[in-house]
Amino acid sequence: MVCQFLDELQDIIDDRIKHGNSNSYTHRLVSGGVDLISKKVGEEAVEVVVAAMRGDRDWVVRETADLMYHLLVLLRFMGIKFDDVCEELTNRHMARIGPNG
Ligand SMILES: N=c1c2ncn([C@@H]3O[C@H](COP(=O)(O)OP(=O)(O)OP(=O)(O)O)[C@@H](O)[C@H]3O)c2ncn1[C@@H]1O[C@H](COP(=O)(O)O)[C@@H](O)[C@H]1O
Repeated sequence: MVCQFLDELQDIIDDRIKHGNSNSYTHRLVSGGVDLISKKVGEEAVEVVVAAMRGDRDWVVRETADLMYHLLVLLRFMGIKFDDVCEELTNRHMARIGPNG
């Protein structure tokens, strides 16, 4: 189990993309399209790097949560599920270890 809440968060994001109002940060974010969402993903990734280079574990956790959320919004906006990413990682692993493990 990586994060049980991830599935639920994807569903909430889907709902906000379709039915959100101005109170929803997600809805405001997706109204800026792929350019704005991608810009935010880039910013949050840089913030993870800065926090890591300062050696601040708690800060890294908070910035990684920001990054994961924005990444999920980007994926769902493009019709991609986190399961698709998981499948890609699994395929890479299987290709590396070969059929006999
Ligand atoms: N997990 C998150 C989440 N993480 C980070 N953020 C927002 O991402 C933004 C982070 O951007 P910055 O750090 O640059 O701060 P900012 O200056 O306020 O951002 P900008 O206005 O410049 O974009 C903040 O506004 C955070 O509130 C999130 N917004 C929403 N969620 C979840 O998404 C779901 C739907 O939320 P709503 O769309 O708000 O209903 C709920 O489960 C929320 O908990």
